Amino acid sequence: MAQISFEKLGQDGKARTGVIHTTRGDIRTPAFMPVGTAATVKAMMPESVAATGADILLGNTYHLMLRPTAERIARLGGLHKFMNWDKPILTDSGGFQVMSLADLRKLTERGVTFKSHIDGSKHEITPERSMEIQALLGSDIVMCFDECPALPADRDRIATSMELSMRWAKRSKEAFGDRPGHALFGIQQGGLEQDLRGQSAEALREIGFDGYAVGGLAVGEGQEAMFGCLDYAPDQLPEDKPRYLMGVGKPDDIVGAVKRGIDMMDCVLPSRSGRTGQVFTRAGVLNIKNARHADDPRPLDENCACPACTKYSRAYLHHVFRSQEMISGMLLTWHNLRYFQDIMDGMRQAIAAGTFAAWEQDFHAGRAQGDI
Ligand SMILES: CNc1nc2cc3nc(NC)[nH]c3cc2c(=O)[nH]1
Ligand SMILES: [Zn+2]
Repeated sequence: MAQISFEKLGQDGKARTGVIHTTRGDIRTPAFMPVGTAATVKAMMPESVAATGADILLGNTYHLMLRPTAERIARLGGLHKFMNWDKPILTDSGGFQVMSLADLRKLTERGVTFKSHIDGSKHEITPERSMEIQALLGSDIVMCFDECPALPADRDRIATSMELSMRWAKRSKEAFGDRPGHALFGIQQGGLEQDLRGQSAEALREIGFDGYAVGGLAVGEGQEAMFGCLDYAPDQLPEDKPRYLMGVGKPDDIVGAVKRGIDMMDCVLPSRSGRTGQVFTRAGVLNIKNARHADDPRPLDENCACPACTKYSRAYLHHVFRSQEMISGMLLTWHNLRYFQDIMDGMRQAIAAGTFAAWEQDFHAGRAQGDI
């Protein structure tokens, strides 16, 4: 039985739209996944996350294994029950965050050992342990344990890392076993090297996964290099399975990725930046901290239906941000997440109607450069 099924509803150029059917519900694609790092999308109630239009959210293995531990979440009924989110959850496999957050990391063929950034305790993640943690959490979509090399890196380093990740992908698949109703996604590596990316795609196809992620990007290469890689990498992956670009991105990154055949994305940007006062709107980006908003009675974005835009003025949002009131993070996060979901909804409709090019032109036309 297929763990998940991907139903394509339309295509316009390379851009696709469809539905991923899972046992916990449908995911409309292209999909944006809010990041729920420590079993919460920061400053949001789960009901509010659902109200923004999100069909799925992402949980972080690294954070949850350290605190409160995957075993405790399993004892309490799993991550969905624990965080009161009954729709699909995708969990990452931990490797990327170990390399960016933990101390004293040691990487070997077996896996990664490290010291917790919270209390200095020693831990190890291997492909097998990562699969065990994600099974304890009970996520619907599980990610292979991989290694994401920091860019820039020379070709040899990229090749060696990619080959290790492919061996870990095989071990992940073997450890994942056969879990009806749960999907396992492979992660393509290979940096910005088209031939290495092709080798990685072939290795993953050989092992066989329910979906395929484009990994190793959004690590400082810049949008032009990322798009250059996305001009070929998604096409190297099976076209009948979901393609997930990890860690992306700004609104224009997201649009450019969907245009090149990506179906799913995740990024902390809308939630993290909301807490710093950065607001994404149809007209571009603004920072509510700026004094020029102090007397402005207008909404953040007059075309947005979120609570921040329908019930509050920029002046109010400026005030509560400056006063460091909790409602500031709540309203700005809600708005940013809603705006990101509205972009996805707009693209899904445009791809289905065959008007993606016009939609993309309109998307870019409305955006001023710099603060608005
Ligand atoms: C869990 N494995 C895994 N996560 C990732 C998360 C990322 N997040 C970004 N930018 C924010 N790039 C990423 C790449 C990977 C990647 O190559 N592998
Ligand atoms: Zn809004």
